[in-house]
Parts: sequence; C-alpha cells; structure tokens
Amino acid sequence: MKVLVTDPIADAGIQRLRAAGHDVETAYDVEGEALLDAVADANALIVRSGTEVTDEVLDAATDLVIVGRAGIGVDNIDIDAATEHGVIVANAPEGNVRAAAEHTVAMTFATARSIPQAHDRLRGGEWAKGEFLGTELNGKTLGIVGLGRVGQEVAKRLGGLGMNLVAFDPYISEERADQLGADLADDLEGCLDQADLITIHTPLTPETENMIGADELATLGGGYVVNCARGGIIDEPALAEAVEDGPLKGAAIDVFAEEPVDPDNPLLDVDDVIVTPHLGASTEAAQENVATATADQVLAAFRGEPVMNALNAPSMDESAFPRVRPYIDLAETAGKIAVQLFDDRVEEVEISYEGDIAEEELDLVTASALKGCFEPLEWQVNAVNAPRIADERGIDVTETKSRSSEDFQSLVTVTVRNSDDEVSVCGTQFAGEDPRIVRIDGYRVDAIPHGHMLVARNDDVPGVIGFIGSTLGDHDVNIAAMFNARETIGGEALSVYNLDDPPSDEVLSAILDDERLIDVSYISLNGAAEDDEQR
Ligand SMILES: NC(=O)C1=CN([C@@H]2O[C@H](COP(=O)(O)OP(=O)(O)OC[C@H]3O[C@@H](n4cnc5c(N)ncnc54)[C@H](O)[C@@H]3O)[C@@H](O)[C@H]2O)C=CC1
Ligand SMILES: O=C(O)C(=O)COP(=O)(O)O
Repeated sequence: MKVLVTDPIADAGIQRLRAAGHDVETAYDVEGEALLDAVADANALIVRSGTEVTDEVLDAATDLVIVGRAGIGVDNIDIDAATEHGVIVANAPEGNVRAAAEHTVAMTFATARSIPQAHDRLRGGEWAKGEFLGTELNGKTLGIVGLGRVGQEVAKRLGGLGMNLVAFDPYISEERADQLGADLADDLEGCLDQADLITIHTPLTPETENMIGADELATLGGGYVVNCARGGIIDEPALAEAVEDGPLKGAAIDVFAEEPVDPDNPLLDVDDVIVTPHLGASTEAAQENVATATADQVLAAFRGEPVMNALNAPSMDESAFPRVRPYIDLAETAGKIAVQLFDDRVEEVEISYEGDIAEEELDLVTASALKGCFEPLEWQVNAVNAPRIADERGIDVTETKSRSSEDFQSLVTVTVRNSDDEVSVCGTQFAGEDPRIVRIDGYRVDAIPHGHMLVARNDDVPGVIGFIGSTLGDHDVNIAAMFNARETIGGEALSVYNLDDPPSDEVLSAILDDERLIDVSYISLNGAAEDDEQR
C-alpha cells in the first residue's frame, strides 16, 4: 500500500509503516495540482495542520482508505466529504496533549512577565529593568474556555501554581470541573467576567469561530488572552486593537486564522502580543507519540480492523475485537446474500443479533451488514459511508439484540424488506471461524458462504435436484457442495449450491424454465469485476 505524508511527522511513524511493508512517500508543502497528483494513487494520507484535505483532494484520491491526522485538530479536513467518499478520518487525540498544555503554561508566563519583549530589548543592548512590571499569576483567576483534554491539563498545572480557576464548557459535567477545582460558569460572559486571564482550548467549529470578538474582550477587562487552540476562534483585528489601545495588557498567540501567518496580520504589529508559529505540539515526545499512534491507525485500516480514533467510522474497544471480528465478514456476507435474493427495492434493513454476540458493541458489524446489502447494488460503499448511504436513500435501519439464541451460540440475521416482501439470511460461526449460513427465509440450511452460490426454490417433487445438477453439468458448471431443505413433504423446498464457476444467464434460464422451479437466484460473493472476468 502507498502512504503519502504531506506534513512532517516523526521518523518513528514512518519506520513503523515501512516495517509493515508499505511504501511511504513524503511530499511536504505540496498544494494545489501537485497535491492532487500526489494523492492520486495513495491508499493512506497522513497530515498535520498544514494540509487542507478538501473534497477536491478526496475526489482525486480514488484509492484512499484513511486520512490520519498526526495530532488533534481536524478543522483542516472535510470530514463530511471523507465520509461521502468512504474514507476513514482518524486523529491522535492523546499524544500531544501534555505538550500543548505545557506550551500554554509557558505562553501564559511569557505574556504576564513580558519575557520575549524583555529578551529582545536586552539582546538589543538595553537594560530596560524599570520598564517591565509584570503580573503575578498567583491568586489571579484563570478563565478556561473549553475544558477538554488540553484545558484540563492546563487547569491542573496553573491551578497547581496558585491560580483560581473558572471554566466555560457547555459539554462538561459540574462534577469533572469540581474535581479539577474549577468553577463552571453558566456562559462565556460569566467566565470572562471573573477572569484575569483567559486561555482558549476549544476546537474550531462553526460554533466557536469568532466566539471571542470585541465585546467579549471588553468583558474580560484589563487582563490577558492566551490562545494555543485554533486561530479563527478569536477575532484577530479586535484582539490586536484591544491590546494596542486597551483594555487588555497582553496576549500570547500560537495559532492563526491563516497559517503560515500573513506578515500583515495585525497581531504581529503589537508589542504586547507575543507569538509562536503553531508550536504547541512541537516536542520530540509529542511528535513521536502522534506519529506512531497515526501509523498504527493506518495499519489497522489497511488490515480492515477497527480504527481506534476514527471520527467518522464505528470504532471499538481493542479487547473486544477478536470476539467481534468473525461476525464482521459474516454480516457483510449475509447482507450480500439477502439483497441478491430479494431482487426488489429495499426500504428497510434489519440486523438482529442473538446469543453471546449480542453482548458486544456491534456498530461496526451493523455497518458491515449494510455494506454487504448495498455493494451488490453497485453503490460505492464501505463500512464508513454505509450508514450515511442508508440515511440518504431513506432506508430504515434497525438493530435488535437478544441475549438468548435457540440453537446456536451466536447468530446474525440480516433481513431486507419493503412493504410487499422480505428476505432474511441468518449466519453463525462454528468453532475456529467457520462461517455458515444456517437459515434462509426460515428454511434451515447449512451453506458455506463462499464464491458462487445458487439458491433455488422449487416444488418438493422427485427429480428437481437431479435436473438442476445435470443442467449445470451440461453447461460445464461443477457443483462443489449442496444443501436441500423443505417446509413439508410435497410443499416447497429450497436448495443451496456452491459452484466452482459462475453460471451463465443461459443456464439460469434453462433451470428456471422448468415448471417445477419457483425461483432461481445466482449469488456472487466475489466482487462484480472478478465475476465479470470469470464469466
Ligand atoms: N497549538 C497546538 O499545537 C495544539 C492545539 N491543539 C488544539 O487545542 C484544542 C483543544 O484540544 P483538546 O483539548 O484535545 O480537545 P477536546 O475535544 O478534548 O476538548 C475541547 C473542549 O472544548 C469544548 N467545547 C466545544 N465547543 C465549545 C464551546 N462552544 N464553548 C466552550 N467549550 C466548547 C468541548 O466540550 C471540549 O471539552 C483544539 O482546538 C486542538 O486542535 C491541540 C494540540 C496542539
Ligand atoms: O494537534 C493539534 O491540534 C495541533 O494543533 C498540532 O498541530 P501540528 O500537528 O503541529 O500542525
């Protein structure tokens, strides 16, 4: 597989991918047409904040399985478009949290004591001791906007250095804030009102974009602003003005609405605004952590395993994966068989789990069943976009679970239906990952779900199985295995055949022409392309 890396990541991540046998190509600072060319044959794309992963990039990347973000913020990735394209987006939400928190603490002290400004003056030969009277942080109130992973680490550190804490985060519990010794403000204004210094730790979203403007800065009064989260959350010209002309004493900014920052950005022109070029995550430890975590997610995606930090695909607990894995393929297969037997417009898909499997977290299995249902319809589908495709096409999806199962340890049933009809296909795993289809529409069968299958429904009269066998034989199609089931003697019967080759349309109509046959369906469990080739 080819992995394209378009922002610098630690070598440890690249080595991990190469050690697993993949080609890793680095193309830093590519944009426009060059980026579109570079991604054209990539199976994975690894980025940091420097690459805009747009709909256009995803369109060009026809073989892409995953976009790995070696870091936290994903505002540079069009996740909706990735989902449409069936591409997983995964970030590395843990590895650089401490680095970002430490940089925030460093920036807080640097602005409160004007360290960069004093440094510059001294380097310029001036002993300006009398001009820098800083703010002591001990006993002052820190307002934390966004009390997530980084915000909480900042709370621990600056709380430990004697600051009082007030936080605004509508999505965090009072209890968690209490544990950190922070008062939870009811709204942003309440937080700004109490704070001597605010630090921003939210993601950049439509909700947080420009959430700190001139009015909010006026509410903060004569304090400081630190932003090591994302540019675009604070209105930059308003901040520059509030520091330059009052009321703010200073600001420390690591991130900008546009990066690399435009030299004309007003923040670069104000003495009491100190700046760093998006360095929050730039420590050796953080970079090694996020690069290896991202490489692991790419490897999991290549192996078809759940991607732990996927933002647009079902993920699961690593320890549960071995128990669930056999059912991922089985559900897909049951979906493929059900939809090919149904042969009508699908309005509803029901996935039922019975027995031990019902105890597990099954989002991934359900997504896989949907993939199976939609793939024979030749929709571009995978487990990432299958739930969305169902939603967009108005197909109702229901999942049911029952801890008890009559005959088997675990059963997965996929039922496709519309208001006129339905087909259900039920599968299990025998010991050692031996998948079987054990029921089709209530008929008890024991079919190996593999390759080319023929499912016939016929009157239960003598000679039908022989007729089907000889018709297939006359056309050079060999039967590898078969299973027959019936409702009542002389009623209706259903037989399932595993074939070595796909039957031509001619054989199928020769079989169906016989009046004893009610229905014959050829089920391909290969890809359509593979099938066409064999035909
Ligand atoms: N400067 C740098 O190099 C780095 C920057 N970051 C950035 O730091 C920020 C925080 O990262 P994490 O703590 O890991 O994210 P997180 O997702 O753990 O926490 C974000 C918090 O913001 C809260 N939030 C969301 N909308 C809000 C709103 N409208 N008002 C108040 N709170 C809101 C959420 O409830 C959540 O608790 C992100 O923007 C991330 O990209 C992270 C690492 C390095
Ligand atoms: O992880 C994040 O959100 C960061 O902002 C770090 O960005 P970077 O990987 O240094 O471009």
